[in-house]
Amino acid sequence: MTIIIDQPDHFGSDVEGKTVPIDEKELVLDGGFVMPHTNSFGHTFRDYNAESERQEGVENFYRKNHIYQSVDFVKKMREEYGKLNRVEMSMWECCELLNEVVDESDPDLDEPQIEHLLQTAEAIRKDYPNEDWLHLTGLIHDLGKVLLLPVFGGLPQWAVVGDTFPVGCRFDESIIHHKHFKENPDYNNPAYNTRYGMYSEKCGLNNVLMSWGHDDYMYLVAKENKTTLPSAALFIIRYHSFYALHREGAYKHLMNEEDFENLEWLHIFNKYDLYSKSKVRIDVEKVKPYYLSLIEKYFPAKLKW
Ligand SMILES: O[C@H]1[C@H](O)[C@@H](O)[C@H](O)[C@@H](O)[C@H]1O
Ligand SMILES: [Fe+2]
Ligand SMILES: [Fe+2]
Repeated sequence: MTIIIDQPDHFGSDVEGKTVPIDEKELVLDGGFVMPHTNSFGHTFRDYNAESERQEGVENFYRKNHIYQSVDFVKKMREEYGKLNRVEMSMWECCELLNEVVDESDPDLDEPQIEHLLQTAEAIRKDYPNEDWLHLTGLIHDLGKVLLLPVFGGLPQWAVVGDTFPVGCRFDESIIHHKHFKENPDYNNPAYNTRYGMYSEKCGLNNVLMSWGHDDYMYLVAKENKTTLPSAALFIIRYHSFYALHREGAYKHLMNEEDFENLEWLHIFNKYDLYSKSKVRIDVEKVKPYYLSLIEKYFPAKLKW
């Protein structure tokens, strides 16, 4: 059953709960979502070189991420976490768990993660009121960050968050802080450091090993728990951090036809994932019934994690 509640409007509330109009001079997308020019720190989005309180931490994060994400590491993690034998809980319980999580890779956001999930989902709902599957995709796309919590093995940040990229073939120059790959064991391995590496032309992203993190984990959770979400939703969840592909256009030689179709939805999704990050708070209790109804439509009541 889908409960219909008021559509979100052009007003938000600030951190103290006051209602504030969203600046109409900002860029307005399709159905009214306002795309701001700068993040809450006053910089353009995804500026990894801007001097800010987050810059140094973010670069340290990527140094480790690029050194340790290798073919062997990814295979080990996929096998281990593919068992889904750690926790049983509902999708909403997981959203609440995410409140404990801080993401050290993100130059644009220092709000609790649940705010980001709801901001993304609500911004999509405003412009695509009929695509309920896309609203739910917004809500759950980052839930894999629970891997940082002790019950999930308390993985380090470099193994959970940040942009993702294929392992087993050359690391593309467009990946942020690319220079740190030089210390990755795969960097000098001739089996893994060519354009195709261990892959072949148009083999399909499904056959490509991605660096391990919240995207691939959440994809496994959704798929193994037999979600009825469409394949575009699974694609978005799995590749939303793959900026080298969806922003820079790298690695297209590995994509098949279905990947190209799904990529169009990922481009749409990305605008909301990135530009909805702000200090404008969503009233969780007000929107919760709507999202619970979507969860009920697309997922079993309890999932294996
Ligand atoms: O810092 C961010 C954040 O961790 C996001 O959740 C992820 O999807 C992005 O790609 C990453 O760069
Ligand atoms: Fe993410
Ligand atoms: Fe996100």
